[in-house]
Amino acid sequence: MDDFLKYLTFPYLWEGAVIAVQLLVGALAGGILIGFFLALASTSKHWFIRVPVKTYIYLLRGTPVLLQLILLYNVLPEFGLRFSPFTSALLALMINETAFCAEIIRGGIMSTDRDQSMAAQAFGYSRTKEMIHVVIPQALRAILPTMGNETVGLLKSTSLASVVGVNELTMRGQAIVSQNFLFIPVLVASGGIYLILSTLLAGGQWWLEKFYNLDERARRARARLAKLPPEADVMSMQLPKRRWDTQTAAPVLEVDNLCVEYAGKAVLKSLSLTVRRGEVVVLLGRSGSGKSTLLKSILALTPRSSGTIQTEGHFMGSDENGRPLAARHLPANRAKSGIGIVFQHFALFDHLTALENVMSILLRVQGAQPEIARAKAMRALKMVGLQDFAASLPHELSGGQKQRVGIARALAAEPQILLFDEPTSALDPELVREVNQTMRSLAQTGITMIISTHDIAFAAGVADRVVFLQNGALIEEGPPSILQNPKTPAFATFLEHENAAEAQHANA
Ligand SMILES: Nc1ncnc2c1ncn2[C@@H]1O[C@H](COP(=O)(O)OP(=O)(O)OP(=O)(O)O)[C@@H](O)[C@H]1O
Repeated sequence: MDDFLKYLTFPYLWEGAVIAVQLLVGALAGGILIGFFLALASTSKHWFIRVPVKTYIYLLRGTPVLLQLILLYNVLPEFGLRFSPFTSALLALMINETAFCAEIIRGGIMSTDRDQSMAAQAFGYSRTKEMIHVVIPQALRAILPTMGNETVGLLKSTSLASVVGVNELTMRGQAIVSQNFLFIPVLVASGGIYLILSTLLAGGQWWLEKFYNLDERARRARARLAKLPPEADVMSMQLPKRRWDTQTAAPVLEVDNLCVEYAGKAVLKSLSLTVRRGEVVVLLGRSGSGKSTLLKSILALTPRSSGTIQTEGHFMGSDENGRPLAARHLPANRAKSGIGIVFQHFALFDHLTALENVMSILLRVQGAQPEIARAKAMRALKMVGLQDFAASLPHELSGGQKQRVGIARALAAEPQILLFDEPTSALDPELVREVNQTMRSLAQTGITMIISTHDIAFAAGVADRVVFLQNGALIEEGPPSILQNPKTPAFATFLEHENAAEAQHANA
């Protein structure tokens, strides 16, 4: 026991442990950094990027790190690259780690919700901001446990550096044993030092997992919110104050001859639509008729084959001749559009509180000061009746509350036009009422709205104009009275079918 304790505190062994930690930290940092870019490249849509990266990962994952280390140590000098044993071992461990980290990070990125990425793009987030503020914080929760295992595995792999002469912990233990033959106390003490190091790593992993845990985030958010002064600084929102005569008001959105195809199948066919300031336009149509595609196209979220979309002279997703903008120009193009959107499945950022969700566009796209963003966001939450839920995370809200946060998020950015993509179809009937009520109040303010829905009664109550789509074409449009007197047989059949389904649902 005395020998064991002596070697457990033996400076010579701890100096070896420091070398092992240096190898660990260097290899892990390089592995994560390079692995992150490899993870992105391995999901590239270009095969000439994807295939070489996948091959690299395949080769490194499929061969022993010891072999790689010996190869690197002996091959680099052939090319005139002479490194110390420590640098060679560090390089070999790091290169091996890049492959494993790339796969762990790729798994984390793929586990994040695509709707949330699409929402970030719709709001005008750049790709980098989408990564930093939406994808990575959520991917981290999936990545951390696996990365913790990987780190402990790497700590143990540092012992392989001894084969090229790095005098780290294992090699030092062997050196002592070769002189005093005290196998058990020396080797057990070395093992004890590895255990102490891996316990510290496990502690770090536990802390990080706790830090990124959603309940912990909610607790911190509540504590932060409680510390803030009562919001005397609520901003007045720049919503339109009056209702325009929607028959004569100037157009704010002009969709001209829009054609969209998915895999060669026409989904929108030469669709043209003009929306005037303050108008509430309701899109109706069977499932698959192209309503969502039209709304997404307005925000340049779908590739279009021809046509233009403009909001008061600002062309969305193309130049004035309909030539598509390069992907790198789309975020700024969307950010300038003054168009907000509310999604069918809410697409709230899961890792952010209701308040942070509502602040997100103001902070990340509009570059607002945090205090101003907070005040505007609180104002928007008040408008939808959720000021008391500011510190709640999405998973702590009901479906109806989530959707009202989604509406507040779009409203806080003070859009000229608000798009609603079937905002109530993911909700239970009793929750539909609260969201419909919120939209009705908004319609009274005079904000321009385009709403895709299957709810005919709601359409009749809120619309200035009803637009009926079938198979991607605009078949009929007119005032809400066309819901009682459709002009085309297609619209009449659709209404008959929807009204029958509604009656059946009410009787059920
Ligand atoms: N990403 C996609 N890839 C391929 N096809 C798609 C894609 N998105 C939509 N489509 C197709 O485009 C057509 C129109 O879909 P869209 O979602 O716009 O219809 P919708 O009227 O909004 O339907 P719903 O009322 O069910 O939401 C459908 O045939 C759909 O299968």
